[in-house]
Amino acid sequence: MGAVEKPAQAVAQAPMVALLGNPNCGKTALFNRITGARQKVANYAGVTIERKEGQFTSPDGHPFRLLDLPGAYSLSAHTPDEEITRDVVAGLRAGEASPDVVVCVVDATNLRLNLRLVLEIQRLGLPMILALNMVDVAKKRGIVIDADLLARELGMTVVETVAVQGGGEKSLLRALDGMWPLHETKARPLAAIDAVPVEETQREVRRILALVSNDSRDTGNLSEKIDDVVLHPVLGPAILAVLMFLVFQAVFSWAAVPMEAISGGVEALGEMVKAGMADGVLRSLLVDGILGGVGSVLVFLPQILILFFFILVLEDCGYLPRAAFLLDRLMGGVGLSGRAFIPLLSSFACAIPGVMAARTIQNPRDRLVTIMIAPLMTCSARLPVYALIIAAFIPNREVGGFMNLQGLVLFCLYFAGIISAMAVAWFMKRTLGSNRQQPLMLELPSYHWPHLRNLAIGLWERAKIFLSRVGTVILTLMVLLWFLSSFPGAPEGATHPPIYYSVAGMLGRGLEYIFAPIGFNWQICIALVPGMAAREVAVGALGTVYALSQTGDELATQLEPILSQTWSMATALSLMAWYVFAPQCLSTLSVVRRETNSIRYPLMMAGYMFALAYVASFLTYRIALAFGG
Ligand SMILES: Nc1nc2c(ncn2[C@@H]2O[C@H](COP(=O)(O)OP(=O)(O)OP(=O)(O)O)[C@@H](O)[C@H]2O)c(=O)[nH]1
Ligand SMILES: [Mg+2]
Repeated sequence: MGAVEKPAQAVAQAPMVALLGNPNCGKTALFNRITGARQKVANYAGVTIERKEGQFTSPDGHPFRLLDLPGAYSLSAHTPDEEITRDVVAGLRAGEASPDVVVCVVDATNLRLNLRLVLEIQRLGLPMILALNMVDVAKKRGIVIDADLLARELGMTVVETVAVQGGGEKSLLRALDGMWPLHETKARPLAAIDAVPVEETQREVRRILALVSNDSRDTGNLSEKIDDVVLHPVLGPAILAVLMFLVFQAVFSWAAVPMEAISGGVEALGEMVKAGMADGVLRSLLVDGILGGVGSVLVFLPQILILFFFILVLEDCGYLPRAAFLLDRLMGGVGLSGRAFIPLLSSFACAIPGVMAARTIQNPRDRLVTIMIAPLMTCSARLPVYALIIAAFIPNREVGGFMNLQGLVLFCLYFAGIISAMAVAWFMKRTLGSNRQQPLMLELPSYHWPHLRNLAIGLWERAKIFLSRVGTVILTLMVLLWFLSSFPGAPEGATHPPIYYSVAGMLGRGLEYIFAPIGFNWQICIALVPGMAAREVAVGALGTVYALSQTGDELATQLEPILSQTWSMATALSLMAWYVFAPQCLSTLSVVRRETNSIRYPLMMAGYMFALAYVASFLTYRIALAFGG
């Protein structure tokens, strides 16, 4: 057992085994099971978009390296992620030989579609093993495959695997041991594949299938029955809307208790520090800077996990591509392909994986538009900001008997992001010149119950990302901000709290000239600046800024009441509008630069988003003021 991405020298000599196969056949699940890694597994095509390396020791004690690759339908790559796979197996990547063994993973319930790639890869002439994965599902559906006969027909070892069950990988490991010692083989050129016409390959697939499988064309199975309802033209969109709505309701109602526990803990800790330390610079740094700042971000962990719990369940049971299918018409209306759905959905976690997932889009223009609008999807770093302002300004009451008003407002904010993304896409498509609408080619995987292990891994990874951000970027920025906000101290006879005269205070007051028209005070302006590095920091920054703005001795770990007393409703709404649009995270811009290979697009992105944010906040603020906010 080993981990992902260990230093390469230690195992450089170990033979390289590459997992290859169609999308969604279980390569990553197998990779995780064998190496103990925790890469993302989900029930739709195009989850893995990069090459990932791990290592393991076989039952006989031989060391191996294992490669997980993006799924591909064929070696004649159509999308940037398929190119990665093709280049790796063909040994076309700089400084990397072709793999020593190719393990071709196929979905046993879908051999008809999967065998074509197997035949193509075989032409590369590399040592090969076929892993008939998902045999558990195949058995349940009454699909019988004669593995021995298949092995004879293909002329390679065939093993049955169940990637999601403990021990389901054993047969594969034994087969790898059986190949030891391995001799270096060079892949034949890709031209060997293109030399054979597709029709001939298809004919061969049909011939083999007829021999080895009972060809149970399982019609009328459960997935199709569910799809009759879920993809129904009227019921389908209604179900999708209700689902989304329920998720946002849950984010608020389920999170209340754990959030109180965390903020209670932070507060108690603050009291302890206050009681145990004399008043002074260090105490202020600990209480106002670290606890006030970091604590106010930490509180949002439960909400983030609840949101992800739902996204993970929907991902793992196979609902996501259905949602893409339902939204394809809508997205087609603005000139986006349904393919853009999954990158855009990933952007709800963070725009960075979203921008990268756009690699699965074949058309370069579609890909670019998707990248450009991905940051408009509400990333999870924005959730703390929204949640804080909502909790402070939106009353927690029922509307219409069943809806929670806070949940409703959150839903609207997410919706505003989506609608504006669609509008921007429409506009960009018009200016870039539109092209022929491409039909959505999306595989609809069978539904299955979410695997607990996948959910647990997903939530754990999310929590880890969040906590490590809190512990690194956020903590650092909070400490830095505390310094900038504390020095130089207040002059003689000062009428304002010391932060007003500090470096940060001066910066905030300078920025206030620009932001006053949209209702931001100097404290908010200070918080906007570190929020550029990571959005959640804005919340922590407000925590610190207001903690230091408190005259008197009260502890300011409770940010909400301070905000509701000092901001007008118009300011609160304006700040939420700002966060729907403003480009606040530099790492997203740098990934856009990398993925588009140009500085032009990140600049364009920052420009259009700032402009949108300013206009939206201005309108929100003025309208709210007019209504007496
Ligand atoms: N029942 C069952 N489910 C499986 C098995 N292997 C994988 N799955 C499920 O199939 C889905 C796809 O698995 P992944 O490992 O993400 O597939 P992948 O081949 O890496 O997909 P891409 O990265 O998109 O190419 C997930 O929901 C897994 O839980 C299996 O042997 N049996
Ligand atoms: Mg994968």
